[in-house]
Amino acid sequence: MFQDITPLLLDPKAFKDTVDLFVERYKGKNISIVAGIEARGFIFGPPIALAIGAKFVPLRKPKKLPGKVISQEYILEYGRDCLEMHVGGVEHGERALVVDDLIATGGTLCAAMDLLGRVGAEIVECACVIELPELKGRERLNGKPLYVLIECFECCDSQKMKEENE
Ligand SMILES: O=P(O)(O)OC[C@H]1O[C@H](OP(=O)(O)OP(=O)(O)O)[C@H](O)[C@@H]1O
Ligand SMILES: Nc1ncnc2[nH]cnc12
Repeated sequence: MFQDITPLLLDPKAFKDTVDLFVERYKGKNISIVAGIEARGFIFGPPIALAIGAKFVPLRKPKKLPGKVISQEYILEYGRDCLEMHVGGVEHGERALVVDDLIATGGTLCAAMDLLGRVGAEIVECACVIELPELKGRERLNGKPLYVLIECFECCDSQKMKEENE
């Protein structure tokens, strides 16, 4: 039930087509920042950033980025996690796209948008390859637009997977 994007990466045409769909949507939209979420947002974010001529800003799990960072905690399906972003890479008023592989509950994308908002970036959209609509993550995005390529129904979230394996 885990929605694994690694088979997509083994098919160069499918991988390129995936990136190109995002590039077509975002080129010419005056986006200067693509923020990618560790870890799987680091796979799709950089090629999109390069193709649309934007900077790539990594949003990382705690204690991975050297230098001054701001942090944002968030709630996962169970437990908490945290994302960090370098201070200084984003200027007030810059237009940002947030990229990840998948939205489940939406907590991760919310934290990413909070970080960018705290330094004055304008969030244009969030972009993911896969959405798990049953987990209603889209509803947590405070009205910010979300663009996805695939809606995947009847998948388990990790809490359900854990329960089923017990
Ligand atoms: O919408 P949410 O409920 O917040 O879940 C979505 C997040 O979960 C996965 O990452 P994970 O936290 O498993 O980290 P990883 O990419 O480092 O494995 C996925 O890549 C998203 O970043
Ligand atoms: N079902 C799922 N598959 C892959 N990544 C996830 N992150 C949260 N739920 C997930």
